[in-house]
Amino acid sequence: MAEQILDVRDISVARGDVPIVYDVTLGVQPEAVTVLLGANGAGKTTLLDGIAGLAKTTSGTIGLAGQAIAGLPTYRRAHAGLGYAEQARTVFRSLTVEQNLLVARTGNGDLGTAYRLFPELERRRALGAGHLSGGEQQMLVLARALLGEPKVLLIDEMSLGLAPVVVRRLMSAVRELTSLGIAVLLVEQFAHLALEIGSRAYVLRKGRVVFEGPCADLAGDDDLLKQYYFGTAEDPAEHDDTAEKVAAEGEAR
Ligand SMILES: Nc1ncnc2c1ncn2[C@@H]1O[C@H](COP(=O)(O)OP(=O)(O)OP(=O)(O)O)[C@@H](O)[C@H]1O
Repeated sequence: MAEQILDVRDISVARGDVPIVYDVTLGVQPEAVTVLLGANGAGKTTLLDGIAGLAKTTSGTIGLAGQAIAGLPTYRRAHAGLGYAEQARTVFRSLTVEQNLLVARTGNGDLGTAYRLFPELERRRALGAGHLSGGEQQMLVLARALLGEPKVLLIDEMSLGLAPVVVRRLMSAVRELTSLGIAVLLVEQFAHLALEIGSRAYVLRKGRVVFEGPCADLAGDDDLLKQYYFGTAEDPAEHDDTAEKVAAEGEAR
């Protein structure tokens, strides 16, 4: 496998004293999108929180561009180059779009780059961010993350509540992030769209990696995906709407 810019080895993550993620090994390659999939409750957010230092890792190592970061507080992981667009992350609604970007800028972060990626935001630069649509707010979240100049960006379910056409737009922006030199670890319920832009995929079930391989191996195969999400025989007690979402998304394509 190619060199990895984010090298997660055997990490276990707990919420309080409750173990949620077990012995996960995962690699993110430079300038590529790595996709992390799994049913609701599989532990995806917990894993990202563990990598970012927002949840307690009880074992394992995390390397970011060769630097060991597992023992560092969250802000130092950010300084080392780890960006995190958290699930349901919001913008400063009372500030304008441009003020939101200025507040997020570190070092040499260039607003021009953010506006080239999202011309929608440039057109609304003087507008209060609270007046943006849901999709535009998510663009602003990504643009703010970009201005933190991350080497690796963790993105957690940016499509929550958005229409598929908007999600497609966001996905193409995520792909462009990689051409700016940013590696992405993408958690996404719209699995097909994520697999279209990703190179490598991982599927998490009950806190463990049950699939690792090229996105192409999962793309277009709903049955295989469901099998990895739920196991060969789905346990009705664990049922959630993810399978329907995968199927509905397939039909909508
Ligand atoms: N703060 C917490 N304290 C205790 N348990 C938690 C906490 N947060 C999440 N959990 C539990 O951890 C498990 C994994 O949740 P997590 O949010 O990481 O999953 P996920 O794969 O991101 O799911 P979703 O797609 O619903 O966000 C779930 O069973 C959840 O109930």
